[in-house]
Amino acid sequence: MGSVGKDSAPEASVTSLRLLTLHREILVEQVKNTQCILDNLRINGYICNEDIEIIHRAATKADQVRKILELVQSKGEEACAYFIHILHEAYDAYIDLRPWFNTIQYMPADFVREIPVINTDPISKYIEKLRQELGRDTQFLTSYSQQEDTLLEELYTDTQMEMMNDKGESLGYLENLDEILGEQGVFNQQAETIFITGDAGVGKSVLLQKLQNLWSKRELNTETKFFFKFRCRMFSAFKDTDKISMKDLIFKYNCYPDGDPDSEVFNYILRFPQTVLFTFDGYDELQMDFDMDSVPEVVSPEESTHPLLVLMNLLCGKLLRGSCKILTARTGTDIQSRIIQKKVVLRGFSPDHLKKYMARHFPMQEQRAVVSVQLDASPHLCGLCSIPLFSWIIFKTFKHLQSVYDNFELPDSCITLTNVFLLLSEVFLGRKTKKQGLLKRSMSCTAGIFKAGLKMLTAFAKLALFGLEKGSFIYSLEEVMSCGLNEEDLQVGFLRPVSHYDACGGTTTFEFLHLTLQAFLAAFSLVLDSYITPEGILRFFAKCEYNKTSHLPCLSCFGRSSHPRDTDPFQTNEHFQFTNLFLCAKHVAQIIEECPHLKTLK
Ligand SMILES: Nc1ncnc2c1ncn2[C@@H]1O[C@H](COP(=O)(O)OP(=O)(O)OP(=O)(O)O)[C@@H](O)[C@H]1O
Repeated sequence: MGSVGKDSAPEASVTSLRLLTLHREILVEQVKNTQCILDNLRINGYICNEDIEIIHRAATKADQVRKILELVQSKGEEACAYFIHILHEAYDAYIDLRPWFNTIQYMPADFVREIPVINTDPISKYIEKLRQELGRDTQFLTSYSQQEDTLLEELYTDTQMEMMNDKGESLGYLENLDEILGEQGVFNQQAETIFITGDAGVGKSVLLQKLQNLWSKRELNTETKFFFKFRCRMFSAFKDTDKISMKDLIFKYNCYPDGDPDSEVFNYILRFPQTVLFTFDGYDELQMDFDMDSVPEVVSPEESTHPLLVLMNLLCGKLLRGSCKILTARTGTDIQSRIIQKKVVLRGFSPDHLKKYMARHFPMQEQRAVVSVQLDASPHLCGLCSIPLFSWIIFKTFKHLQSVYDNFELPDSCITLTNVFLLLSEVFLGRKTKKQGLLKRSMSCTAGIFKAGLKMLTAFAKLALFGLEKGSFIYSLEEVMSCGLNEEDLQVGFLRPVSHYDACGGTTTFEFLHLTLQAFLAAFSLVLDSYITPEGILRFFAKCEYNKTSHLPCLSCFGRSSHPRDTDPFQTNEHFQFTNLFLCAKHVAQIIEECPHLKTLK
């Protein structure tokens, strides 16, 4: 027989049957989902299909619950005990009964514990679906080439996460990822957005990916039940006339609840916003014309408005107040401080992190020692490697080039990003030319590879410049092809497919592996194309005000310090600045002579 309550509890000796009579009112009032109860009672033989039919004939939910209570009570103590157990185990479906369970100090009898409860309520099913989808989407790190996806788990390495207060003073370093969501470093209790910032390639997106992946495996220490991820730039892809409600935005760009005719999932989200976590990646990629102060208020979660307004109202806490938001952006991006609850600055790999990361790339001790010696010999290279993106490129190219040339060594002089991207291009082009057998053995040297791959490189460079000029970083297949590339070229590695949720329609679209690579190739195009005049090149410098200070991570390579600054020297068109800097690295002498305001570069 099931017993409910413990010795000291007021209900200690009360049977389950009696408990249902005593608390009938609260149960009728609080039990909203009858399907989960009926499913479990039927599966375990306490009721039959005919019983279910009768219950379904009741006009209202409350009447259905009354009928179920009568039915299980007529079946005896065991059925009543199991009924209560279902309410207890299907946690989210009967969340309103938690205080009741505390009141009765619920302790299931042993026999009841052994009967399984399948959670068929839409909320639990939706949470499970979210976890599965997020787990699947975040399993791999976008890689070097499309054939070579790497498991996130195999390559992810911690980076330095520094907390800052609102005045930009350091509050120390976070020790683990759970602490991002914790109380440490919170300087504005009214705000709800955790702001993560850092230089290009420092690992902001990968950090979010790791958080999402941990959550999908229930390994993130949080009460969060719903995790919705967005990339900010998808909000710029909507037309001015597009409208969407918060509800549709969440479900359409993550996943839909199945079998939820009464909108239980969304109602739950509205009732318990503190169980929702959003991540918005790349605020710097957002193109918008209005400022946050004048954002029209959208208070209704079902009201349709422009998607950008939904985003802004979420970030401000005007919509779904109480939910947690993590927003990432590159260093220097202007965000209103009143919406920031705490600020974490990513500082890249420490020397110890770099060692761990190296060990993941080079598991063989011998190989690792060779790379280590080369890194130790070149402080510039080491400095560059503190940015995960660049260390990834350097290690990958090193591995590849070492397999091609005997005793390949990384350049030991002051290595620049230009060197790094040239190495990467060499690897990508080498792969294609090798595949086509275009290179004779004697030609498989750097010059030979570039010569054989020039047509393809020129095409990618043209595409990069085309995108930069039109301010778009996502390409359709037609745009890719119009620059002289074919489908096979897509496999080389310069481009990667964009995830399906980027609001760009149904067909596959592409982006460059990284914005800095696109900027490099655009600079390459300007230099390669004999039809582009010096004036054409200078146009790029006019696109943005160059500020004397800069936050670029690679500036040590350009002879500048890389300490963070208060101001954003690049405003919103950082990609142009990257292109300019690549151009400067090659043409600084000529260009400075022709353009007086660039003398500040000296
Ligand atoms: N913690 C990490 N562990 C291992 N690799 C990492 C890590 N962080 C970043 N990387 C590598 O660096 C690359 C760039 O990282 P990511 O895209 O997260 O940078 P980001 O800061 O978001 O850059 P951006 O501001 O340009 O969007 C990743 O594709 C990955 O290869």
